[in-house]
Amino acid sequence: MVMKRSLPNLNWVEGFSVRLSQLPQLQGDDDHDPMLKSFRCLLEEYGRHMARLAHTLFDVLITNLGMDPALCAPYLSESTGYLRLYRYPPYPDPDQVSGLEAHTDSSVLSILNENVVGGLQVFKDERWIDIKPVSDTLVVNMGDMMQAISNDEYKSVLHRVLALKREERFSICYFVYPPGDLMIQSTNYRPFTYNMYMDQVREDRETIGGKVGLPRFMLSEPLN
Ligand SMILES: O=C(O)CCC(=O)C(=O)O
Ligand SMILES: [Fe+2]
Repeated sequence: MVMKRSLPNLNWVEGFSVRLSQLPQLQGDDDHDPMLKSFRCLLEEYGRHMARLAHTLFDVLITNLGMDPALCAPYLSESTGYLRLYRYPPYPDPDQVSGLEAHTDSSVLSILNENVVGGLQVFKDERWIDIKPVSDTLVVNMGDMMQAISNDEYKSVLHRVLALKREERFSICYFVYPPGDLMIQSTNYRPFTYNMYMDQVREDRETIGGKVGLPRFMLSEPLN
């Protein structure tokens, strides 16, 4: 008999996050290192494209619901944008670990760019579905804030990344949020700010070991 030991809650991933608004402040610090400087410039340029794309997508998504994009514009604060650069090394026994465990993003929108090895899944109709990677294609996820702003018309998708046995996976993810202190008005949730939301997420992680997310703010009787 072969005994297997599983490694619960182990995300087999490494990388870093960078707040885009902080990058220009690093100008000068990297003068001595041309590679670092060109990397910073590349991140800044990439961030600008992502911010433009997020803005356009947000307007289209809001207009599609018959809501006024001008009224909703403050919900998307491009100054909150950040990039997460991840490397998922291969793992010899991929059933024993996650690349990234199941979660919803707390963002308004998340825009993912991945190499073509697979591993990303979304939960739909009670099962996990592989998102087949297509080269030179971005994947856009709606986040929790989009779900609240859209009164649940758009769903914040539960997703995860599987560990892979042989391939190395890379992703560059852009996330954008509302300003921290802006009240989010929704027919289905009590008014809350993004800061209040994240305080609750942190508290839930500490006390019950995981994120509850939007259900914490749900109204028992939706407003109309
Ligand atoms: O690496 C990916 O493609 C997804 C990453 C992700 O879901 C996240 O960072 O929230
Ligand atoms: Fe995510």
